[in-house]
Amino acid sequence: MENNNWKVQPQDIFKRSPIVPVMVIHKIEHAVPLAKALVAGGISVLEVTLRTPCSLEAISKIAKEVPEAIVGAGTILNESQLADAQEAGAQFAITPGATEELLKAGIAGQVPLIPGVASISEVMAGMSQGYSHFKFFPAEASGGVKALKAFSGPLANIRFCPTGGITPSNYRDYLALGNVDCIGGSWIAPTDAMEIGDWERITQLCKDAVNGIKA
Ligand SMILES: O=C(O)C(=O)C[C@H](O)[C@H](O)COP(=O)(O)O
Repeated sequence: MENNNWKVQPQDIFKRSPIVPVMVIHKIEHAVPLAKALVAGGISVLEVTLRTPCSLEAISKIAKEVPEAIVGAGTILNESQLADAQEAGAQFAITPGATEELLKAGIAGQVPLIPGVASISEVMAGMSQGYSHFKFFPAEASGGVKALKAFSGPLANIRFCPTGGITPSNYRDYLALGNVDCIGGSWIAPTDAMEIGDWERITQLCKDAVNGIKA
């Protein structure tokens, strides 16, 4: 089902990059080099968490200066953060969990909202508002691959982006599932590499992860 308010559809985002880096940007000067390093490594859907004071500015800068990427806002907890993210230029919004208020605001918003869910009931609450694409969070702690396999029976047309506890050693297991298009993870944008400006290491982490899917 398409949402006509949304400038892009969540399926376009889910299908565009199998790996979505979860970015925690502490210094605004890191935003653009980090985004460029990720894009150079073959990853073009980026989630900037709203966990740091410069996160909205980071989204604006990436949206303007790295047009090859689609940049979204993560850690959206309420309607006002959703509005701020849209204003900053976020092209999608992604949340760790969902409230009815947020689900309603997301449907009426201009960019796709990917609600966080950890149970079938939460998926059903989202479905009742028109959602079909969800973040499964925290993936490993909420049953991981086994839970998603179980979800695929009753929730036949629902797509997931598992995030939380995804690592280079388990991401392929998630991507092999029929109801998963992409996974999210922070390992691909490590803070220590950002701090010393080691953008090459970040590009290499992306390349390794992308090549690992094909292998
Ligand atoms: O901030 C948010 O919106 C979140 O939902 C949390 C992040 O997606 C996870 O913390 C990433 O998990 P790791 O890859 O295990 O570090």
